[in-house]
Parts: sequence; structure tokens; C-alpha cells
Amino acid sequence: MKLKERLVLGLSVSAVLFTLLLVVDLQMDLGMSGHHLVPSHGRVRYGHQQQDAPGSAYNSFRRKFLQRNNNASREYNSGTQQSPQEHSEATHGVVHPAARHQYTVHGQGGHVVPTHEVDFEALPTHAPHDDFADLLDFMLNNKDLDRGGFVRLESGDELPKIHRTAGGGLADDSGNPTIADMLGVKPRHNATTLEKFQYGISKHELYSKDDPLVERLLHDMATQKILHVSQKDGGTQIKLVIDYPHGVQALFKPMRFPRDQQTLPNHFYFTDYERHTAEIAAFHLDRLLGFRRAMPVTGRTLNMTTELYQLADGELLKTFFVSPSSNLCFHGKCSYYCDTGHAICGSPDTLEGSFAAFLPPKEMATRKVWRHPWRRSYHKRKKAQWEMDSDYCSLVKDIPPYDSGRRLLDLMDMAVFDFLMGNMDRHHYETFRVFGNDTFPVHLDHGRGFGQPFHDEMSILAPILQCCMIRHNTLSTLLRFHNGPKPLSELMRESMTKDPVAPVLWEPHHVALDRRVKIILEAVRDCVSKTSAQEAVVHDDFS
Ligand SMILES: Nc1ncnc2c1ncn2[C@@H]1O[C@H](COP(=O)(O)OP(=O)(O)OP(=O)(O)O)[C@@H](O)[C@H]1O
Ligand SMILES: [Mn+2]
Repeated sequence: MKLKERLVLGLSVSAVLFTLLLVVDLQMDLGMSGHHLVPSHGRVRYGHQQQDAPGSAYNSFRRKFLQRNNNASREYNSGTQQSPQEHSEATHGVVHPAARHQYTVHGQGGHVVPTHEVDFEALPTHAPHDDFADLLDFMLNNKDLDRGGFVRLESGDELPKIHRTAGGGLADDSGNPTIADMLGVKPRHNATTLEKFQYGISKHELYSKDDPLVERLLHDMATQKILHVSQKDGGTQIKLVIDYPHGVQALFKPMRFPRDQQTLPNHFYFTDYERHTAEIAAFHLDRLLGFRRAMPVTGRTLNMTTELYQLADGELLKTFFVSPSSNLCFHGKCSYYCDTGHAICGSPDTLEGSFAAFLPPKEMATRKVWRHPWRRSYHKRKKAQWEMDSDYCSLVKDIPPYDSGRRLLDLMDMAVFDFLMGNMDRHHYETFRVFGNDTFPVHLDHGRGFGQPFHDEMSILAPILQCCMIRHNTLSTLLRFHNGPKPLSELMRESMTKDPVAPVLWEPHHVALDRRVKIILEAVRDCVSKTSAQEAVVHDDFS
């Protein structure tokens, strides 16, 4: 080979290698690498940025919202009590004016109780009901618009569902195979309800719309005899693995505080205590939203002596003690809040908790862990990249798995879900490896939701406002919640009445749900008016 040829060859090879390196690096960033796309203080600029980039809807909507609510509270607030949440009315969210009127501080750490009987529905609403007819029209007229690079599926809104055959087997005639299909197995006929449920997890949802297994699973977890308890490793707060007969397991999170305890004013989202009621309510909320991406969770009241203490093993057992007021307590071992000062105590030895159906074991289905592109900094002074870069979404959109398929829309759904419950603790998410990338993210870990019923955390909507994107089905579900026949609050109450620890949520959380549905609709309206219609509402077939 001549020198010139060698030189050209060498150059080409290094160009290819360099490109590969760049691609791998970018992909890793949204996977598990721990690197940032750009230094977190950096800003990303694009060649032909418009005056009003899509992401700017986030900043302008937040500003508009803050302003409106500040005015409202000024009008409403004259001569009334102030809620302890007012402090948090900083840059990210708003405190609902009703909060100031109806609650007064009680005890340490911002524990708030109502001063008098309150009609939570009687909020200061002077405006007539806005039915968002413009959004309805928009959705109807734009059903067949270009879906902005997403796969166009023509078969209507409903995802073909997997069904159970008469013999209890699973049939996949739909492009929505189950774990059993993927493994080429059929659950034994004497399989436990949990095993049947696990094998029935499909590519697009954990369970199908009216799956009778869900109610059976909830019932089993709430009533079956507990055989053994041990601590679950990992995570920051105490969780127990509960063993039932026939190898069935559940993940237990204990009650720490009464229902009306709010996130402590000086706690960050990452130092907030977990609430067992949030885990229960999140399962119901996820199901009502039509996602079916959260494992079934039930409440249950335990006898701590016979159902925990006598069944615990070594390490956990050592942490049990009797408190000065003769209540049975334990603290376990974990990286936060696992010491005598943060013990979990019964009264005197009954204890409530949430029981989540166990995910499939490794042998059945392993999961892939993904860093959430809109994760927070988990640092008391640092901001995340998306908080400083209004065009962050265009960066995410270009990178697999967000550049095609359902994943980006799934993140929009997750933002809806998290905003409704006020959950800021969404650092990672998991998918089942067996289904590849075009599968749903499992909605896991909601213990930090439902902490601030008087504060709407607008930053949770950042993905939706920065991408100006929401799944068509999700938007129509939200419109149904808003316009009736039944508001989300009522559907949640109904859905949770059968739970053994009902009422699950403190009433102000229900009020917050309805208020937040409307806020999301306003946010989408804002986006629609700002961007081209095609981009704002993406139509795919996953509900
Ligand atoms: N239902 C479940 N069945 C089996 N494993 C689960 C279940 N829910 C969660 N896990 C596993 O346990 C881990 C910790 O659970 P979870 O996130 O709820 O606890 P956490 O203490 O809040 O964790 P972290 O502090 O890391 O957020 C999860 O990452 C997940 O892998
Ligand atoms: Mn957590």
C-alpha cells in the first residue's frame, strides 16, 4: 500500500472509531454511566433555535402559574391564617390559597390539623367550569396528524389485549406477549395467584384491564398467614420482605405517621420520610390512569408481636424494643432513618403498612435499570441539567431509547402520574429485559408521593412542558377526569374504599388531585398554543 492510501485508511478508521465513541458515550449517559451529557453548568445551543423554543413553555407556564396563584392568594388571604407550606412557595411551585385558610400548625415539624370542619370542595372558584373544549376539538381534529417521528399505528386507541384462555392459560394474539410467552412456558395449574400474575405480565402492561387476578392478589396479601419477615437490602428506608405460604412474597413498608402528616417543611424530596399510604394510593392512581404499570399494593394492619417480632430473623430481631410509653418498636438497618430516634412503633403493638406484590424473581424476568433523564440533582444546592436548559428535550429526543417507540411518551405519562401525587423522587426506572426497549417502564417506589396536598410542584411537569408532548390516550383520560362524569377524587375514593386501611388518603390529597388534573390540562393548552399542533399531542396506541 502506498503511504497516501495508508494515511487515508488510517484517517477513516479513526473517524469511525471516534464516532462510535461519541455514540456510546451519549447512550451511556442515559443508561447507567453517571456522566452528564454536558457539564451541568453548561448550556446546549442549537444552530437554528427559534425565538420560542418548545422547552420555553416550561418557564413561561411556571411563571404564569405562580403569578396567578399569588394574586389569588392575596385576594383570598386577607385576615386568615397562613399555612406552614407558604415557605415552600419558592421558584418551583405554588401553594393553594385554601391551605392558608383552613389549617393551623400543631405540634413540631409542621404537623397540621384542621381547625374546624372544612368543606374542601368549597374552594374560592369564581370562574365557571372550563371544559377545555379547545383541547377536545384539537384532539379530534388532529387524530391523524404526523406523530413527530413516532411509529404510526393505525388500529385505533386501544392496545390489543392479551387474554386468558378458558383453561387459564395465556394467549398472545396481539403483539403483546407475556413473560410466559417469551419463556415458552405455561404456569402450573396449581401455581399461586402471584405466580400467575407474574407470568401474565406483558410487554405493554403489568396486568390487563379487568384482570381478576389483581383483586385476588390484593385479597391474598391482605389476609394470608405471614410465615416469615426479613429486611430487604438496598434503598434508603426500611422495607421488609414478607413471606406467605407457597413461596409468595410481598414488599412491606410500615406506617410512620398519621395520614395528615405532611412532608416536613425543611426536608428535601430526598430526605422525606416514606408513606405507606402513598404506595397504596399510587397503585390505584396508576390503574385509574389506565397505565397499569404499578404492582398491586394493599394496606394491612399487623399484630407486631405475632406477625413481625415472632417471625423476624437475626439482624432485624435485634432492633426490636419497647418504647417508654410501652409501644413495641423496631428500626432495622438502612442508610437513613434506621436508628432508635427514627424507630417504627406500634400502638401498642398494632401496625399498619403497605404490601406490594413482589416483582418476578430473577429466574423469571430480570430488569434493566435506567436513569431518568429528568432526574433531580439529589443535592441540596445543585441543579440538574434540565433545570437550566430549556431546550433539554431536544437533546433527550435524539438519544435511544427516547428517539423512537413508546419510551418518551411513557416518561410523559410518568410525569402526569408523579405530578398528580407530588412525587419528586423519580431518579431511576426499570423495564423488563425480556421485552427489549419497546416496553413500559415499571412504576416503582411511590413512598414519597402524597406529601404536600397544598403545594403543586410544577417542576414535575418539566418533561411535558419542555417536550410539549403528551400521549393522546392520557390526555383524553385527564379530560374525562376533569369533565366527568366522575372527578378523579371520587374515582380514587371509590377505588380505595375496599382497602383494609381505608380511608387511605387524607381528604386534602383528593382535592389536590382534581386541582392538579386541571393544571396539567392548562399546561397542555399552553403548549398547544405555542407549538405546532403535530408535536403537542402524540398519538400512539398505548393507553
Ligand atoms: N414490589 C416489589 N417487589 C420486588 N422488589 C421490589 C418491589 N418494589 C421495589 N423493589 C426493589 O427494591 C428496590 C427498592 O425499592 P424502593 O425503591 O421502593 O425502596 P426505597 O427505599 O424507596 O429505595 P430508594 O431509597 O433507593 O429510592 C427497587 O429498586 C426495586 O428493585
Ligand atoms: Mn425511594
